Amino acid sequence: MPPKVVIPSTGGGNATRRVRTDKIYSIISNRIKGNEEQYLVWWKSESKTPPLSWHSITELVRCLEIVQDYITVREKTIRDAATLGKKRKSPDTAHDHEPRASPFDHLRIDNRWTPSSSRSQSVSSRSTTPASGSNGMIDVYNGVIESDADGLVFARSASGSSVAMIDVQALPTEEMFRTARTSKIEQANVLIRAEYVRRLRKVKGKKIHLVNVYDYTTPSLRFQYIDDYILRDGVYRADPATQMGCQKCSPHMGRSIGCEYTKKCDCLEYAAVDESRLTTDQIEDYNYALASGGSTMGFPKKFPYYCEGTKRQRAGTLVPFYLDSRNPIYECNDNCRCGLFCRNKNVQFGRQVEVEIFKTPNNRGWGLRCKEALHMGQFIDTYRGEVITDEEATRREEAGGMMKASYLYQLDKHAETEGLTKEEMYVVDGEFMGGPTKFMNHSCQPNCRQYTVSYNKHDHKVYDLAFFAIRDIPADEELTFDYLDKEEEDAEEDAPKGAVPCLCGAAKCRKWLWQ
Ligand SMILES: C[S@@+](CC[C@H](N)C(=O)[O-])C[C@H]1O[C@@H](n2cnc3c(N)ncnc32)[C@H](O)[C@@H]1O
Repeated sequence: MPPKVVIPSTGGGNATRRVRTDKIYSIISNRIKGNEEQYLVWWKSESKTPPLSWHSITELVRCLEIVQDYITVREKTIRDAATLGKKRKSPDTAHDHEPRASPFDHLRIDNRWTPSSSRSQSVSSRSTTPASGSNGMIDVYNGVIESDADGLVFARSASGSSVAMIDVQALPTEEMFRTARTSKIEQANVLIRAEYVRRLRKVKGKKIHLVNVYDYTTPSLRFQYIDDYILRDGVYRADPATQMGCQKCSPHMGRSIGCEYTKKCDCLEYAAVDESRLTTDQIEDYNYALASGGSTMGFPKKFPYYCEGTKRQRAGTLVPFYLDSRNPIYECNDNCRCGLFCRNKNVQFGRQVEVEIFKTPNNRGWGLRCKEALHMGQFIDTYRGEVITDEEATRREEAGGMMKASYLYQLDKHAETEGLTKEEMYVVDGEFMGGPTKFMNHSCQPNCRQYTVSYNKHDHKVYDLAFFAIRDIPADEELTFDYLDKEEEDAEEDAPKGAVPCLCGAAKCRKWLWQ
């Protein structure tokens, strides 16, 4: 006799029972019972014959990540089965993500949905060696999954040779597959969407909306919204003592308030010099400073943002010099003397516009847009994520392939000036933790660009990546940026190795996401 299967109970009546995420190994099937969507839970267990039980979707509201994982694989399997045999790949595959290693791996399911062709050996005579239980018996179910009086489902022990034996490793059965494929998953999709929206409401700053008029999918619940970087092992910011802030400035100096009087502002020491404002006397000193690598403190600097006195809608937007150049933006910080209302503080206050995550119509997954019109130079949001070492980034990239590349941003702005090696530079990984800018897609003719923003001129390794509009953008136009951010290049006719076809639709599309 195989070992008796024990169904864990969370106690209480069915109505109040909630399955706990940390107890589940995976979900392996679904069905409709009465009017109820039910999912077959594979419990975590040391045993080779882990307990299984059917649960209504309402009992699974605390494990919707796992339900979503299951649904994602189920949908992909159904799609793949439908396209099986077709020579051409479905355009959908451009955005299909294989499960990748994530910080949530301890929660990740070993989803057992595979195309049905590989399922034909679901009876116990599978060619692989059957697993043995602790008592040396072969671990099999007899193929009978039954409900008890509480609606919990269990596998009945083998009873007689006439009952087909099922290898537990081969569950779900063919019959379960057939049922699962045709059973509705609407209630689960509604709850998953509601949970995602609930989490969006908790994100700091202006509202983030979610819109999908194409299908029932929701972005992954495994993504965690954060409003600052999370520094992982081996990553350090510069000593806070180096973040002195400007000491000679005051809230009421210069033309307006704060640091527009750029000659004095320490924070702007490394900002680009405004050569048009140099006096004849200064030009020689400036050239000398340039040649010797000396400080340019005391020379007039390019101030990053439009200040008062400009058109109202322009105030606070990035000036053309910074928009067009790759110069870093140095903002003032909390230690500065210029005060809270300094015009050189902008990105640090976070997103000031409502954004909308929406499902794109042409197989680019989710995208981001803004509910209101944006002005050229307007700040949108920063890119957040885990900051990891180069070594860790390589490890994650190797595990994740080319798709992973689109979530990794190397903090290499100061590499050349500071002589940083590749190994010394940090990388931001926004795949599993970050903000809504994670959803910004690539375009070869984008309307946004990513800029370096620093609050500590002495920290060359950790700084913000901030998105600004590079032209006026009407409300509801998708926000995009160039993942390569290179000067214009010719489109390559042949696919480079590992290239992903670009679907941006721009007239000057380079055809591939990575080259
Ligand atoms: C940083 S993510 C952007 C958000 C993504 N659309 C999503 O749903 O999570 C980058 C991924 O989006 C897709 N993508 C972005 N821009 C694309 C484009 N122009 N053409 C095709 N796929 C694109 C690719 O799958 C890429 O790996």
